[in-house]
Amino acid sequence: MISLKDIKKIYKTKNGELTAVNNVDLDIHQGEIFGIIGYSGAGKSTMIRLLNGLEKPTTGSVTINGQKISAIKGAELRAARQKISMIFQHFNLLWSRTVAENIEFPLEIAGVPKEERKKRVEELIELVGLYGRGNAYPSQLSGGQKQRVGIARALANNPEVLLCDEATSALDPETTDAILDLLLDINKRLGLTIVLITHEMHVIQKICDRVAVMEAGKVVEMGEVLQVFQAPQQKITKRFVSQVSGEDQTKEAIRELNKSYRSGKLIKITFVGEQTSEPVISQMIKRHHIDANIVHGSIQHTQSGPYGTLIVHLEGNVNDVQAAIQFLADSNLQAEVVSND
Ligand SMILES: Nc1ncnc2c1ncn2[C@@H]1O[C@H](COP(=O)(O)OP(=O)(O)OP(=O)(O)O)[C@@H](O)[C@H]1O
Repeated sequence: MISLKDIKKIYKTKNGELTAVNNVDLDIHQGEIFGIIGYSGAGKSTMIRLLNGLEKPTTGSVTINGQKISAIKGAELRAARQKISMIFQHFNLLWSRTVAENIEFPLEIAGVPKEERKKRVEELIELVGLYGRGNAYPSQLSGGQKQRVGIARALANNPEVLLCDEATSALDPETTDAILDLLLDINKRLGLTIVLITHEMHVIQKICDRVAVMEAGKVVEMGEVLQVFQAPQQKITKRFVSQVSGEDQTKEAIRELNKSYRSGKLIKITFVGEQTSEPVISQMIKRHHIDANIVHGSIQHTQSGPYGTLIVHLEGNVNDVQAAIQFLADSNLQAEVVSND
């Protein structure tokens, strides 16, 4: 669907050349929600401008739905860009126009007849949950409602790709979740391919199928969200994952539990996907005649399933406890002893 081949973008600045995107290869599939995450200056905005044809790569090519966006210009590029829509962190609405008129704007530009425009605007208002707000002005809306207008406007011309530029960064956590749910719903209902850039791992965790991690212009890690959460490879990815994984709380819990439990063993069990540790733990207790107490747990949900951590305290005869730990390892659960001794 979207293919970036060996992209390099070099800006000429007064201090010399600056490589904003460096040797990036990416393939984004039809209908997926693909996230690009990175800290400020990583090259995310440049990537999005390359995707919508606002910037040309210095070398390499950007192809969307078979059309080489990086090689066209003028009217041809303008026509192609109607199929690549975008929503923004600060919504970019026209303040002197009502909600309905904002949504209508791209339809006017595309030359859609008035009657058809009105019908389409009504459909879109309904789709994004703004029923009854058509005559309001942007200044009368909450942040979440403004972004709903942005989304409706972006969908007006039936795009093939929706680009989201930090679309929830200006919103509070609850509104962020409502907007992410709306994007997910639109992706499922319309089969729309969504590419989003963000610096928040929560956004990736909640709606993305795959993620690319960018650092200093390069994609340093890429994969299915669940896989990246389960086994982040790069230091920067581990930092992003720890934003949401509860890992810091788990470490803190282990420290505290080690103070409370002087005997037995503390075991950290990590599980991924639909696999659950509960039957394994009950089997372990039955087979090995030990006491097992779940003393800490955290679970996170991604688009491709849950992952989580349990801390279990095992008490009993030394050999039985040892055999129980072996049983966990043999049961395909990632289990490690986290006791101090
Ligand atoms: N038009 C430009 N001219 C010169 N340098 C630029 C230009 N646009 C971006 N850069 C530089 O390219 C690098 C990548 O910037 P970019 O905006 O793509 O990163 P980002 O990950 O989106 O960060 P942010 O979230 O802060 O915008 C930065 O060093 C930035 O200063």
